[in-house]
Parts: sequence; structure tokens; C-alpha cells
Amino acid sequence: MSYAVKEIFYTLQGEGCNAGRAAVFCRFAGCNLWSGREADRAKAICRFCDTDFVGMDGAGGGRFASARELASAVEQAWRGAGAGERLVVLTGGEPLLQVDEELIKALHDLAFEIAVETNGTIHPPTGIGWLCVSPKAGAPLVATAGDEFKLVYPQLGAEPELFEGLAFKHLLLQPMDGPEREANTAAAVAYCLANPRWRLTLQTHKFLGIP
Ligand SMILES: C[S@@+](CC[C@H](N)C(=O)[O-])C[C@H]1O[C@@H](n2cnc3c(N)ncnc32)[C@H](O)[C@@H]1O
Ligand SMILES: Nc1nc2[nH]cc(C(=O)O)c2c(=O)[nH]1
Ligand code: SF4
Ligand SMILES: [Mg+2]
Repeated sequence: MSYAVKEIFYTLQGEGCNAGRAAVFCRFAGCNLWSGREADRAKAICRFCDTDFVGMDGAGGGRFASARELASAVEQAWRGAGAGERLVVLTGGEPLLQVDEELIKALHDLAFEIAVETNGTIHPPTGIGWLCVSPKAGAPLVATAGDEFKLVYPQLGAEPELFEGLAFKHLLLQPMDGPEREANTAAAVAYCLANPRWRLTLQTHKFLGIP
């Protein structure tokens, strides 16, 4: 199978439990909850997306004909010294529209740990080392277990209480970015203070000014 990739870049994971860790980000093109076109945003299932995932025209992006070619491009982007600690974050768009066991094997063959950022609407293939699920109100949630559950807050119809019975190691609230970011951040802080099972995560790359 071939893979449509928007961009590949090396940076620090900005969000979640692994914030601060160096990683290659591989951003797949396309999503099942929004076309990515501004004209469609108001009628999309997911309306608050902060990401351009349309096309294959970003840095390091393109159409990759095979899992080995894509894994090799990820390896080319790695800038860390030595052989250890290699981490790739597969994101998008919705990566699980494209990620398959062949790609996972090809990345493992190059000694990468694999993290995935997904909206939880697609069953993940086996072999993912760190699964981050970020549910979207109004979309079916089929990935009900994983490493971190990163709920963008607030979302009407996706209140944190609804998810407390799921099998995730970590429950995180991420303030929704956009015009209400400050109010959303204050509300997320208040929620975590009142409900200590939930921890706050911030999009640190945005205030660091890194990708
Ligand atoms: C762009 S998405 C790509 C991965 C996948 N489609 C998903 O939604 O999880 C990456 C992460 O950014 C989060 N995100 C998107 N827009 C956001 C916003 N406006 N504020 C805060 N987090 C946002 C998503 O919930 C997800 O955790
Ligand atoms: N630095 C950095 N960390 C991130 N964590 C999740 C991201 C994403 O867009 O999936 C992201 C991103 O775009 N940049
Ligand atoms: S599901 Fe993820 S990539 Fe798709 S529109 Fe929502 S935040 Fe963006
Ligand atoms: Mg992002």
C-alpha cells in the first residue's frame, strides 16, 4: 500500500505524557471527521481542528510507495545522536486511515518506538507502543483502551465523566485552542483541581514557537 503524507519534521512532542521528548512527526494527509477545507468546517463532525493536513505539499511530505520508503524518510528526519531513544509520532489528519502493520514493522526494523495520535474512531493495528486517543463529540469511539486519553476541553457531548470507565493509563484534559483559549484553559484548570483523576496537558510547542 502507498501512503499520503503531508509533512515530516523533527521536534519535541508538545502534548501529553511524553511532552518534551524528541520525536519525528509524520503527519498523514486526510481525515475522516473533516475535509480540511475551511468552507466545510462549520458542517464537519470535528470543527475545532488546529491543523493543515490537506495535500502532500509540506516539508518532507509526498506519496510514499511502500512502508520501507516511508520508514526510511522518517529515519532521515531523525536528528538525535546515537542509536537509542528513537521515537516517531504518527499523526495527521487521521493516521489510522493509513497506518498498517507493514508500516509498523518497517519502523520497528529501524529501531523506532511508535506513538500514534488518533481520534479513536478506527481500530488501531497491533504493535503501537504509545496510543493517544483524543475523542471527538459526535464521532463513534471504538478505541476504548490505550496509554493516554487526551480530551480536548470543553466539548459539548464529550464531558470527561463519560469516559472515566475506559481502560486508559492516563486521563488528560487539553484546553481547546481558538478564540476561547484563555477561558478554556481556566475551565480545564478548574476541572482538574476538582477532579484529580484528570491531569492538565498544554500544547507547549505553541508557546515555545517550535513546530
Ligand atoms: C490534529 S490532531 C491529529 C490526530 C487525530 N486526528 C486526532 O484528532 O487525535 C492532533 C491532536 O491535536 C488536538 N487538537 C486539534 N485541534 C485542537 C485545538 N483547537 N485545541 C486543542 N487541541 C487540538 C487533537 O484533539 C489531537 O489530540
Ligand atoms: N510539537 C508538536 N507536538 C504535537 N503533539 C501532537 C501534535 C499533533 O499535531 O498531532 C503535535 C504537533 O503538531 N507538534
Ligand atoms: S479528528 Fe483530528 S485531524 Fe481530524 S479534524 Fe479533528 S483534530 Fe483535526
Ligand atoms: Mg498539532
